[in-house]
Amino acid sequence: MDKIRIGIIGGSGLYRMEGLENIREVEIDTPFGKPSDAIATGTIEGVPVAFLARHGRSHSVLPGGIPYRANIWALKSLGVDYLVSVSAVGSFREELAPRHMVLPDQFIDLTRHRVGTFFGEGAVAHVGLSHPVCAALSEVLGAAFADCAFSDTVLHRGGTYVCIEGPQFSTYAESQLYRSWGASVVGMTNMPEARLAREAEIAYATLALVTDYDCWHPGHEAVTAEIALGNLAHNAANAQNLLRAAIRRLGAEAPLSKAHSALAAGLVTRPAAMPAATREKLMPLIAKYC
Ligand SMILES: CSC[C@H]1O[C@H](OP(=O)(O)O)[C@H](O)[C@@H]1O
Ligand SMILES: Nc1ncnc2[nH]cnc12
Repeated sequence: MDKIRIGIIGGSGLYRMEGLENIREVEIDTPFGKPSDAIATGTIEGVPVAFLARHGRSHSVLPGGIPYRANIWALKSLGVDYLVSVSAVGSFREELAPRHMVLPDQFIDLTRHRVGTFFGEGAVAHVGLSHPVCAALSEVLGAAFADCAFSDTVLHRGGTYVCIEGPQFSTYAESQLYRSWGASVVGMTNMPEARLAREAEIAYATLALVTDYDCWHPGHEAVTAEIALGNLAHNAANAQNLLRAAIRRLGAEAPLSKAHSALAAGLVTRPAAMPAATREKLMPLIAKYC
């Protein structure tokens, strides 16, 4: 199969990639289990793309139950080295209003029950995560937003995404706490996704779609799934247009990313010193260091 360099993970409300042509659905079994769903591969204006619905196409997988390692491993095995995550988020700031878009550049990981690494079992790596979002990829998303000239949404660049375990939304006290930290938005899925993408040397950026003001805002009722998905439905067409513009740009520009060499300074155990079974499991990630 041809190398597919661009991957899209669609979150809540974004279960397929519009405009995808020459579609082939691929079921990939990974050493870390099955991905959330079949991956739809195809082309957008001739550019190869892989699309995966994070919660499954029928939205049947909880944030804490997402097979994050299988998802990233499967995308990596197809050749993906740019990954755009589309995610519904609650907002902690008045100016980040429902139906706006945000390009977060930082994460605070408050998840508790998720495996956050591919390594272990005789293989050690410590990749840098100081800048978990690829600035070059995020820049492409920003430029794609400008290409689209939307009249009904606004893009905010930068901000910190707090990742909670869920599946419940936050308490009022938690929401106030995260606001006091200066965080911008909240969601339940971008960690450990971003960590694993970095270990897999995949450039990662999030297109966050604001759906609500969580539960801190005196003028808005506390978030419910119904409110979040209702607002997302209004922004889904814009998100699809933006993604197509970004894919067009990525196909032409393929920007350099530090993420693409994250293991060069991060891989501690030489592949030759790893147990054979571990080396085999990690092969799509470490092949170039073998
Ligand atoms: C349906 S609202 C809560 C749900 O939406 C977000 O998912 P995703 O990041 O995949 O768009 C949030 O993290 C929760 O999983
Ligand atoms: N307020 C919120 N908290 C967590 N995840 C969300 N996804 C959408 N809105 C959210």
